[in-house]
Amino acid sequence: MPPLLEVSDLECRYGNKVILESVSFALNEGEVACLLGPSGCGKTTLLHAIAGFQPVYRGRISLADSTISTPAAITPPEQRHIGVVFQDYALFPHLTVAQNIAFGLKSLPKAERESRVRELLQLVQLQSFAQQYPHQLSGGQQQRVALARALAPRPRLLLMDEPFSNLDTELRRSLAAEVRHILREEGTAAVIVTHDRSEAFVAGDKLGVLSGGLLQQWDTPETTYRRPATAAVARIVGDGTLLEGKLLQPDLIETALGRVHLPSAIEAPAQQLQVFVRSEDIQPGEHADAVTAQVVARDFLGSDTLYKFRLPGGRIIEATLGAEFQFAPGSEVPLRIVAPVVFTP
Ligand SMILES: Nc1ncnc2c1ncn2[C@@H]1O[C@H](COP(=O)(O)OP(=O)(O)OP(=O)(O)O)[C@@H](O)[C@H]1O
Repeated sequence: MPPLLEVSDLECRYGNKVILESVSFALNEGEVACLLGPSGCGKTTLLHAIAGFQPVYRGRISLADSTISTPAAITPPEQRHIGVVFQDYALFPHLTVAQNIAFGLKSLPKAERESRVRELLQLVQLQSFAQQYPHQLSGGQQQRVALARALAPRPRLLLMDEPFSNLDTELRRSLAAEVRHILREEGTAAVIVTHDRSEAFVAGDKLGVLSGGLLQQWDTPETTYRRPATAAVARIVGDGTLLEGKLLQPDLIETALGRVHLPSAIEAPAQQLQVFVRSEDIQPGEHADAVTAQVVARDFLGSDTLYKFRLPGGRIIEATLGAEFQFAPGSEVPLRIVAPVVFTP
């Protein structure tokens, strides 16, 4: 089956400023993708290009086999059958929850319209709020109404721009999981912009990582976390430290945090490499590959403790250790890397 959404070699500019370059990816029917990246990297610009609000300078966007954007021709947003949910919900304050959801269903006969509204109220679990007004709802409830309103006309694709950013951390994560469930139930494909990696991990079948105007990786969240394509991706999807590495043998690297044995030899080996070490992939304990580091600070986080260690060369690194490890500031601890991510130049 051809992909639902296909973005090919897309370039977007504001004036002469290139915002996105060579962006290509495909989204299948029913898939949810999250776009993750630092502030200003072009996430909203990409979403607006898909929605039809943003012209494209080069490349092509296709939806269900029709080309909807090229530099020469652009299908207007209202003809794309794409739903959009904004950060600020943008509900109509003078309409009830049920009327908000029914807003895009004016062309349907009354009975069908009412049945679709009931179905959506149930899907977002707001049946008892049908006659309330938006100001009588919490932020999370308002966002669920906005989602129901956007899904009501059965769009081919739903775009959500930072949909959870006005909510507190706890609610954000649970709503991200709920939105994924709702989209699955409806079978609606979606692209969700976020700058919160845990939201992206929870909500997305696919994760697109943008940085420096480029789509650095388009993959499942798990693969992106385990095998980041670039050092920029590694930093965006997880906390850690980038260390210089020297290749001693095709499968052995020396770093300031000890030696690292690789599961397989590096092809076309270069002498100098970069090794990204996540804070949870540092293991204390005597070992031939370990170096002795000094505890400079510790912060109790609940189930884990975040330690700052000074390595023999003076570099400070962070390690997240479980409750079985208790080290006092000033003490010396042998440390080694257990799951490195290696980047060749
Ligand atoms: N109308 C505009 N005119 C000129 N430059 C713009 C315009 N809108 C956005 N930009 C620039 O384009 C770049 C990308 O902006 P965009 O809003 O797409 O980023 P973002 O990744 O969504 O950021 P954030 O996470 O902060 O919302 C930024 O450098 C921004 O300053």
